[in-house]
Amino acid sequence: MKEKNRTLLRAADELARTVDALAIISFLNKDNEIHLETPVVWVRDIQPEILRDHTMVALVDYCSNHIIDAVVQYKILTKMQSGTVVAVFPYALLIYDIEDANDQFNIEQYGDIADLDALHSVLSLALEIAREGREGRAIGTAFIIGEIEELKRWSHQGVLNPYEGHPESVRDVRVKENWESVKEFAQLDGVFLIDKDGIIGASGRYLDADGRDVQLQSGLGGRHLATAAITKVAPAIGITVSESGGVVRVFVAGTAVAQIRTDIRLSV
Ligand SMILES: Nc1ncnc2c1ncn2[C@@H]1O[C@H](COP(=O)(O)OP(=O)(O)OP(=O)(O)O)[C@@H](O)[C@H]1O
Repeated sequence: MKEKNRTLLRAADELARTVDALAIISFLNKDNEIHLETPVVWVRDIQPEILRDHTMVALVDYCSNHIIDAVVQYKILTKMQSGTVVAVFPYALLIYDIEDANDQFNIEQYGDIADLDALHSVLSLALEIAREGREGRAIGTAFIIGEIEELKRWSHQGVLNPYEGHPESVRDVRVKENWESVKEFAQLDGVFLIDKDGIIGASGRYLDADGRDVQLQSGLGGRHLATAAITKVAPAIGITVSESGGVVRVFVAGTAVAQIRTDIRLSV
């Protein structure tokens, strides 16, 4: 198995160099000893071996779905917007243009609502929270990004705001050192309000926007409804982490514009 995988990875490396790919996205077991010229992103936590007895059609279907899910995360984590990657599966090599994942989700579209760096940071942080949880248990939360005073009009403080009175430097979500405290406060009831530049205004905030005419996929509850609702009444982006299921969703203008699986994990 190891030798077969290495043959595939070497072939992927050659192909990647031919098409000038940004990276190889590998769905094979991580191999720390192989040295390739192209950077490799290892995707963990899926089980492609379950495909062994499937038909060619099922295999292609599986590979294309997984590459889209992986590329959506790859773009969030690397901030790459265009270029080619080569995906390696146990039975297939695939050349994929990362712009093709834009149909799924394209963060660049929302640069008028918030700073793109801030959006990238909040999404990366949301993915981490969804994957890691806290002290062994899953946590759910939401981040609402927009004009703070406007967002405050549609929400109220549920618990004391832990960010009150702190300097911007410790409230900046673009600074990774600040993520630890966000993860801590994500365990509180309520959501985070973040300004357009990525400065956290409040957490523990309860959303009051009326969700009655918001259409949501069935199974989603109060947190998702309230997040969708505030993005309908205010120019804002809502990013939810679901406690039940670990999915990260992005809401704009009252609808879910992206649904990101977090059982696929990338080590970039
Ligand atoms: N309007 C709201 N504003 C802020 N937080 C809310 C609001 N409604 C619910 N929540 C929070 O979401 C938590 C989960 O509620 P619920 O299960 O109804 O939501 P959900 O959308 O199904 O989310 P999850 O998938 O994370 O369970 C509640 O315990 C509460 O902390």
